[in-house]
Amino acid sequence: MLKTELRADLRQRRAAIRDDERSGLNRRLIRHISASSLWQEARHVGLYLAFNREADITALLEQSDDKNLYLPAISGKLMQFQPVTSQMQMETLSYGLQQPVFIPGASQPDIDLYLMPLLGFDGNGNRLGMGGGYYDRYFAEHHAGIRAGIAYACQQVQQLPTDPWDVTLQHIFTEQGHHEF
Ligand SMILES: Nc1nc2c(c(=O)[nH]1)N(C=O)[C@@H](CNc1ccc(C(=O)N[C@@H](CCC(=O)O)C(=O)O)cc1)CN2
Ligand SMILES: Nc1ncnc2c1ncn2[C@@H]1O[C@H](COP(=O)(O)OP(=O)(O)OP(=O)(O)O)[C@@H](O)[C@H]1O
Repeated sequence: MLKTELRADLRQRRAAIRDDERSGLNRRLIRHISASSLWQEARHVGLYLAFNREADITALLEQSDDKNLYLPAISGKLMQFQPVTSQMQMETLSYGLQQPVFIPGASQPDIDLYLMPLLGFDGNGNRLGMGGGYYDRYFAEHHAGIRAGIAYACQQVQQLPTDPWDVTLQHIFTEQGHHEF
């Protein structure tokens, strides 16, 4: 199946989760993340603010006194990570995605763990995003740091089609647990 067809199918799967079920899945997912040595040992963590019914790990922002957290901001084809602080300026993009205001030329932190949103993943660590190519382009420039995908288990497919630029996941967290590829 082509990536565009798969995206439509995977969006539907994610949307089919009932709202009353969703909060329980998010809680289980967060428990698996915070119990992992990956999370406990990380000091600089890039995460995301869920939108469009993505797996929501925003509650981790409250469980990270010992860490520096970073959120992605996009502008044009670029993506950068910015530190989470009480003074950070936020903006909402047209489709409802919240992000820190993009700062051209901002120096980039050395992040040691990335918790990445996705639409789909497979058993080989391939990841399918929304199609913007933002994470793929970002990781083409930033090689350090562990890449972990965050998803509901229903977002797993047998085999994703891959392109040469696709960056693979080293770990995946779902409400069912944690897997290292
Ligand atoms: N929560 C979250 N933050 C994230 C990402 C993500 O996937 N999830 N990104 C990962 O890349 C970046 C934002 N990437 C984006 C990639 C594509 C579109 C996009 O195609 N938007 C459509 C509407 C999408 C929809 O409504 O489903 C549009 O502009 O028309 C938006 C953001 C950075 N922050
Ligand atoms: N390293 C790269 N250099 C140049 N262009 C790239 C690179 N990575 C991805 N792209 C471009 O981004 C577009 C989207 O890629 P793809 O469909 O794999 O996105 P995705 O992985 O679903 O999105 P995202 O990474 O934002 O979650 C591709 O058409 C490709 O041209």
